[in-house]
Amino acid sequence: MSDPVLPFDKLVLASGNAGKLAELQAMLGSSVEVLPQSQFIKEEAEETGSSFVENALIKARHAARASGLPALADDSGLAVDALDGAPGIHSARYAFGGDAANNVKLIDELRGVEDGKRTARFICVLALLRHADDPTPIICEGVWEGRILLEPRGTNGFGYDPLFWVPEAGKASAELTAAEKNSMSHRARAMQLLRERLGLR
Ligand SMILES: O=P(O)(O)OP(=O)(O)OP(=O)(O)OC[C@H]1O[C@@H](n2cnc3c(O)ncnc32)[C@H](O)[C@@H]1O
Ligand SMILES: [Mg+2]
Repeated sequence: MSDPVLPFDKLVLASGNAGKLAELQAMLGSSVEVLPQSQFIKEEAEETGSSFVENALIKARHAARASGLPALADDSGLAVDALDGAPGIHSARYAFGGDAANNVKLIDELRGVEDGKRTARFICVLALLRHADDPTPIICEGVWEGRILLEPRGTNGFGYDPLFWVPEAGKASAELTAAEKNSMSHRARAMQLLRERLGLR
């Protein structure tokens, strides 16, 4: 089937995370020309919201304003039940030292927590603004249920992928191929909803 017509043919991906950018780009395929925000933006938006939705909107608006183009942002994170939903919207800056430090901190925080109580989920909110002042942004959310491992496994993906056990795959997220992760992740689910909203298949 040929790609249906989008209301625009170009959009800016409002993310500075290389792992996310690769996944979003792969999921969008050739349906639209995707430009990285680095082409337009010197300083990244400050994520001052108290929810994934608010932060996704802040990032998309910042990129739409800088580029004059439609913008798609992704705000995502990991919510761990035993930590009352932390690191949540603070996932990127949990240990203030990047992915490796975040994973060390998560292992430490969950030390001694038994297997059945290590449940967690990845959440992804995508926000699409047709232009910076768009009063009706399209917001789509995806959730991916799993468990936090005792030790890292696998080297694929990014962020908390080595610590996220995916029961439906019987593997850690970082042991999945890019194609496998992109078929089942929180980001994939949010993107599927976005495609439906835009009339893409
Ligand atoms: O804001 P942008 O520029 O998009 O990049 P970021 O890395 O700061 O992104 P977020 O603010 O949305 O923070 C999300 C963090 O949650 C984690 N995360 C989100 N999706 C993930 C995934 O698919 N696999 C592993 N970790 C993920 C990872 O640590 C991210 O840095
Ligand atoms: Mg961020």
